[in-house]
Amino acid sequence: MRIDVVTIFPGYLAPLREALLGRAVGTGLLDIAVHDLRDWTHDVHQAVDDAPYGGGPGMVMRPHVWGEALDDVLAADPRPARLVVPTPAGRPFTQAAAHAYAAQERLVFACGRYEGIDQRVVDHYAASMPVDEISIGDYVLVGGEVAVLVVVEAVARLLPGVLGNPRSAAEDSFSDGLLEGPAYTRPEVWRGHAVPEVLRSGNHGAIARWRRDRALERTAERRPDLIAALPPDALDEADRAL
Ligand SMILES: COC(=O)c1cc2cc(CO)sc2[nH]1
Repeated sequence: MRIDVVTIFPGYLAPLREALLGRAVGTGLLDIAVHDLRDWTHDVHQAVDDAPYGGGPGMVMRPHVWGEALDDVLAADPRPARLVVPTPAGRPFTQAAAHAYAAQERLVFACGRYEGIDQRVVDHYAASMPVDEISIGDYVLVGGEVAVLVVVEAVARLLPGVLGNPRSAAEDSFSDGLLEGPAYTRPEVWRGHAVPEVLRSGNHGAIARWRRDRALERTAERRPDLIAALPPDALDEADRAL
């Protein structure tokens, strides 16, 4: 997979070169290119924003700079691409979306700043390619860069070979619609807190049941919306008895 990121703060994307993602880039599983939007400005001030039509606070990112940048970035690789634009007004980014993105050959991220990017940029490219305006949560960041870090990590970890242990991607939170339950490791007792007995019993059936019960309890307590969204056949008799 190839990922391009266009931003006025390329340094914000440096974490993509670290650790797990850094190794994926190094082994060729993932190809990441970060581009400075200001490279496509032609004025001495390298202006990328201007006052909003209709008035209002803040500034809006100018369409012509984005158009030149995205035209060049898209032309640099023949693979079909999906344009992803993080914005507080976007559709929620979910684990399902991460799986859908992981199946793409190429993702191009446009990082907005200020009050966002002139809407005509999204409208223009949407006529010739898939364009997603996405949000990573119900809060507002200062720009799209942090959202890109979140999305790239969520997607890259699903790519075969990126994670050391492929099972963990299949068994992580949300894969069965529930939150992960608590996890423990050595020592057996830490500051007077003992690891739940069942986990040391070697009884795999009881362990699986205990883990399912903890996941259901935690999900019901923290994310009742996920319980409500479960398909009718998702809960068995033992689940319902909880
Ligand atoms: C959860 O927040 C986001 O995903 C988010 C993306 C962007 C882009 C901004 C500048 O246009 S502010 C902002 N917030």
